[in-house]
Amino acid sequence: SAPLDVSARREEFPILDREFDGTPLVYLDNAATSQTPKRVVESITDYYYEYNANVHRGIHNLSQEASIAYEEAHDTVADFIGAAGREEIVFTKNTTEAMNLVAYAWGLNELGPGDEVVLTEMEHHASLVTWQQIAKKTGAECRYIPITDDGRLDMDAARELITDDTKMVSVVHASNTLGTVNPVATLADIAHDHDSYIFVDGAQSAPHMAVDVQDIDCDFFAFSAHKMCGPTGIGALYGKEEILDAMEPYLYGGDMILKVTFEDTDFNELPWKFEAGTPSISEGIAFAEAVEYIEDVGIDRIHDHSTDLAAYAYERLSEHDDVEIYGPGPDERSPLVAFNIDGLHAHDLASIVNDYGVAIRAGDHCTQPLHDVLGASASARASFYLYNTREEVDALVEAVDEARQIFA
Ligand SMILES: Cc1ncc(COP(=O)(O)O)c(CN[C@@H](CS)C(=O)O)c1O
Repeated sequence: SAPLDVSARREEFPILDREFDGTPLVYLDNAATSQTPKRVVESITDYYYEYNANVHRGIHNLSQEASIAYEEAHDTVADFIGAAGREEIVFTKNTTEAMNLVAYAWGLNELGPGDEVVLTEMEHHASLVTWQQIAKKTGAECRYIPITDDGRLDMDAARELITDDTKMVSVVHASNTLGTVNPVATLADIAHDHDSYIFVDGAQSAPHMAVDVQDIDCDFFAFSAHKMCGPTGIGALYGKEEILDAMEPYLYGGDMILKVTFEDTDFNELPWKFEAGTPSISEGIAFAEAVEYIEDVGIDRIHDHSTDLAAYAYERLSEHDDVEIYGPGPDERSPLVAFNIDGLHAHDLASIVNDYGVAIRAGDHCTQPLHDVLGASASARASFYLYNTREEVDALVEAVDEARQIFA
């Protein structure tokens, strides 16, 4: 298929024309949040200009239009990741909330002393802190699959750590620090061999690669709209229907009910059982618009384009031997490069490259335990998406060279 037409795509993102005192923006912080194309922003304004109303079984026309759009947005998101249908897609605020929903609605009720939750050393705080705290509350234990020297999961250790005491395996699909893409289907097989559930954190995979939750056979999957051209404040929890059906609700209130008496309540059908109160209606509709945009551009085209940029950045940054890049080689990573430069703190590096218009992230990227394993208090990270170019990678490398001169 034809390669991605970057210049045409860039036209769809007005923010990419930003300049700071005449210096063009070079936005390379897409793993933190992506930019938003006009059609996604317009889907929000259209909603508020044309059919803003509260949802779920309204009588009047506006409410019916808003309800249909919001409910069908679940269908669009379900199709995007290969879920059976809307009953397997709960809209949440973000990936973090999706993880908390399962940890509270399932973990708090099902975990107890002697049970184990298996995580990995490369987990984001969204899963690591959540399961760590739920384990403390329930008396369960967390175990961590170690990483190898080149930032992959030690699968031999994984097979040792996942046992019949394991009740949940929670694993990041694509690491937001290492770029490692984990063998989640294999981990799902191992988890299921021990009657454990598996939760795949898809925050950095869904925006960048084709995902089919039925192929992976994960029990839960979560991702956020704002990392894939959608708005903030909306994400999705995928769960197998039979598992969500058996789970307690997470939040109580309106919309998540069918019948309420003073004595008790019958809860609504899926997924509404897990969506209490007035939802983020425009965000949900815009989430679906973002999915359709990604599908129009082509997820495989996006993958090839972004991973090529990451490989190019890896090669160019490696031209100097004072650079340490974390994670696997250039051709085996999701589209980001986290690195450090000898004698130059990541925060200093990021603030200097910012003077050249280059926006990267510096810090722990919400993976502090992983940075402890890496022996780094922080790292700089450049992350790429469909609208970035090789010239922007060159701008990054040149700005890094400037920083090197200043601190050399
Ligand atoms: C692997 C992974 N898992 C969960 C999250 C949380 O996504 P939320 O939409 O914030 O809930 C993120 C978001 N990581 C951002 C903010 S720390 C980054 O700069 O890397 C992630 O990368």
